[in-house]
Amino acid sequence: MKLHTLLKALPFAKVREQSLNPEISTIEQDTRKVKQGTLFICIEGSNHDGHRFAKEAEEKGAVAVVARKPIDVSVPVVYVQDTKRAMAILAAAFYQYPSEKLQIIGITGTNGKTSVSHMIEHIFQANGKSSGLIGTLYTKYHSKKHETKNTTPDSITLQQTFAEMVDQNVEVVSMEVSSHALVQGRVWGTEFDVAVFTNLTQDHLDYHGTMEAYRFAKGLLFSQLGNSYSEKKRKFAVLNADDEASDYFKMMTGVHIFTYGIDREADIQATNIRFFNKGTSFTLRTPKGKWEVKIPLLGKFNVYNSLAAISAAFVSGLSMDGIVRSFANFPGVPGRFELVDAGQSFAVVVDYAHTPDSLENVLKTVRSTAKGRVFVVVGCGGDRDRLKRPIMAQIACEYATDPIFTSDNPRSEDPLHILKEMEDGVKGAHYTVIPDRKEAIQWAVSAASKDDIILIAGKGHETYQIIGDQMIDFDDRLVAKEAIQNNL
Ligand SMILES: CC(=O)N[C@H]1[C@@H](OP(=O)(O)OP(=O)(O)OC[C@H]2O[C@@H](n3ccc(=O)[nH]c3=O)[C@H](O)[C@@H]2O)O[C@H](CO)[C@@H](O)[C@@H]1O[C@H](C)C(=O)N[C@@H](C)C(=O)N[C@H](CCC(=O)O)C(=O)O
Ligand SMILES: Nc1ncnc2c1ncn2[C@@H]1O[C@H](COP(=O)(O)OP(=O)(O)OP(=O)(O)O)[C@@H](O)[C@H]1O
Ligand SMILES: N[C@H](CCC[C@H](N)C(=O)O)C(=O)O
Ligand SMILES: [Mg+2]
Repeated sequence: MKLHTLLKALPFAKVREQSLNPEISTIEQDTRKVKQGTLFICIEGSNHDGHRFAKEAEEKGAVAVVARKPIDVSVPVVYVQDTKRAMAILAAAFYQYPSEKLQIIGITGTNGKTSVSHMIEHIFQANGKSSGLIGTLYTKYHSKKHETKNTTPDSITLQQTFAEMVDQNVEVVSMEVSSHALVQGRVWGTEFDVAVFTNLTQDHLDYHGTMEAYRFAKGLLFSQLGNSYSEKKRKFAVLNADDEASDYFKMMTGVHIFTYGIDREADIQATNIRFFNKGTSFTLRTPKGKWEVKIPLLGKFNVYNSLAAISAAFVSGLSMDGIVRSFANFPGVPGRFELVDAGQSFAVVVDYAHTPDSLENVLKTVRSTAKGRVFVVVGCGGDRDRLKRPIMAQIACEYATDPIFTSDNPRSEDPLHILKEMEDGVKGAHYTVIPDRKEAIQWAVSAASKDDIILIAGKGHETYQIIGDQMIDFDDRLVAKEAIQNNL
């Protein structure tokens, strides 16, 4: 596409070197990805000012640059007031507005986004629709997985991914939308059809500052749903009736509202919930009648997740019979309540709980099934919300008989300092501190016996540990398996 054709999307931009009209082969915001023919966009981020990389981009083959302030390059420069907004607009235009050609379901909330997005993808697939997934674990379509850097990709990567999905005849996209992405405009230019809210509890206060600002960030997904009731563009906000933040999100959008819940009256409601060893059953009350639902997952929180997924599929037009039937063979999600079985006499569960609320939920579930002791191996990530550390430690001590505090991803922080901040929340309680995560897991495995349960929390599917600026191989599931085998 020629630069001037692309720039029709930015009617008020000022272009230096108007006479040049290079062919644009790709758009990038990161010099590490620039190649011949790139339009490079300078972004002022939290670590770097992208304007400082403009020269390097030119040397690597950029044929034009989008900037907010003067830069010293000889290729055409497109001056705009807000390069991040320009990036989203240009990305959507360059890839020919792919989100308009897809049915897009966005999921936001503190916990459950990855779980719900997998359920939605599974339901559509099982009901004969070609569905794709974008989230923490990967981008996936046609059973092929592609690595992702962020839960929600930057606007260029996102629009490019949508375009690939359109090319590959994907019909429905189930995607996680993080609060960071909403604040940073990564989903500007994405036309969502359905926005789903799971829940709002404490996390990411390092980034958002207050719970109000965090809630506002999540609310942007609902305010960005558009303002049309036309049948072709009918939009839905799927809200959790049992979470009071839903009342706030209702005020942020004019679209149709569909609610789900357990405790409060809602459009669809789970009643008569029964928990078994390997799954959960409930009666689903809907506007179209009642259904018996069986999910191969444990915990009340997974009833909420399944209600969110059922609602999204239902408002998108799938039949309730088809939706309910598809849950029977839902395969679960890597690192979410994943059992490690190496022939041991006790249960080992690896789970991605890394917030106070998720840890409490998963520990309650573990405790309700445990006949013996409950071990929890848990740490808190470095360079992330510090306020959640003492609370997570308190929860570990409240619900587990044997809490073991260890390291998660310390990143640039001193692991012992993070542990100290956890311990500040549990003065006088009974717990063990083993800073090395592998040793902590080995210790729990050697101390557990028949009927006990070990919960290894916080890292779930992660296959690495970030210590300083090093990324070392580390997979809780493999470390646990090896420890069990060495102990048999
Ligand atoms: C704090 C934060 O959110 N940072 C995100 C942000 O980066 P940034 O704008 O601050 O980037 P920066 O490093 O200051 O660089 C500024 C500009 O210079 C460019 N640059 C930089 C270096 C270089 O050599 N060349 C170059 O061109 C960069 O590409 C960028 O355009 O924008 C980037 C592109 O979208 C993101 O990848 C990056 O996520 C970082 C890696 C991150 O860790 N983010 C986490 C906190 C996050 O976003 N998490 C949520 C999930 C949270 C949850 O729900 O649990 C997520 O969606 O992943
Ligand atoms: N609805 C829920 N309410 C509370 N906790 C939940 C819920 N669903 C899942 N969890 C817990 O939270 C953990 C993370 O779940 P999941 O990965 O689905 O959330 P997420 O919102 O995608 O997280 P992230 O923001 O890190 O991507 C799970 O391992 C489980 O312990
Ligand atoms: N998306 C979350 C993941 C946290 C996972 C946990 N293992 C940690 O490193 O804190 C974040 O980046 O805050
Ligand atoms: Mg996720």
